[in-house]
Amino acid sequence: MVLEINKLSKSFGGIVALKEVSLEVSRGEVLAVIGPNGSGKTTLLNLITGVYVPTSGEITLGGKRIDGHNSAEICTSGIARTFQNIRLFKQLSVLDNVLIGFNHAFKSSLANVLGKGRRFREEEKTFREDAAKLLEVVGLRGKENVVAQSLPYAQQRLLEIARALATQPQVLLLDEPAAGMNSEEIAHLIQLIKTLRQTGLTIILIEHIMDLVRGVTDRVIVLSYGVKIAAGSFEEIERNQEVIEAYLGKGAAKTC
Ligand SMILES: Nc1ncnc2c1ncn2[C@@H]1O[C@H](COP(=O)(O)OP(=O)(O)OP(=O)(O)O)[C@@H](O)[C@H]1O
Repeated sequence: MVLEINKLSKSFGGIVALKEVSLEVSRGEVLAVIGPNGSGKTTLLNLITGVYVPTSGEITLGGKRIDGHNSAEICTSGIARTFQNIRLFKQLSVLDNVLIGFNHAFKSSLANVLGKGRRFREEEKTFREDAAKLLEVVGLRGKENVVAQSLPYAQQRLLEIARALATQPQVLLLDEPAAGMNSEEIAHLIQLIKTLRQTGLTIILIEHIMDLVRGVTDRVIVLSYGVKIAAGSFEEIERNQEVIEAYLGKGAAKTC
């Protein structure tokens, strides 16, 4: 297993946002985490990426405990994410946004960077080439010099993915990547996720748009009020009565 989560809980004062959630994902697997609003999906991502410290439970990446580590350490250990609310350097170019993702990989000394020494220039050239390749992978080739904020919304989401990939993660966490996308853009995203999975990347996806979940996931887990209420294939989840009730409410579920 690449990532294992064991009985993870998080409380905020009296609110239990996540209660003893366990899951595991293997190399090249795409796992979707779904659930109604407020069910704990973002809290789970924030725990995995070190934004929050768990109240209890364990997170291991490649067999090593990472719970309690800070976000920078977790990123360096191989977990990258995109955000529900896009977080780009909006005034910078598309290419520069991806180059920032390579930040941790620069080996030049500070003096070399400031003086733009030979080592720095060589490294920068390699990273520029790698960044251009990543832009090609996500479908943003030719947009290198465009200012990030002038990209259409869906392309800004793709740029976030390219930036996350620049950190060379083993696990990529996507927080509602299809939000605001039309059906053509979702089809492109499905293709991209399939391509990334073939490279061995492990992906955890939080998503409300079921076309995307159906299109790319191997397994789905469902959260409701912070508790994992179901796990299985999309087809199994779709038929699960408890899941239908969690989404629609008990009365509505009976009429389905
Ligand atoms: N920082 C926080 N402080 C207090 N309560 C929080 C905090 N973060 C989340 N919560 C609470 O924890 C619960 C789970 O929230 P969370 O944002 O994880 O749900 P979600 O499934 O991601 O929802 P959505 O689909 O609307 O994004 C909610 O009751 C929320 O109000």
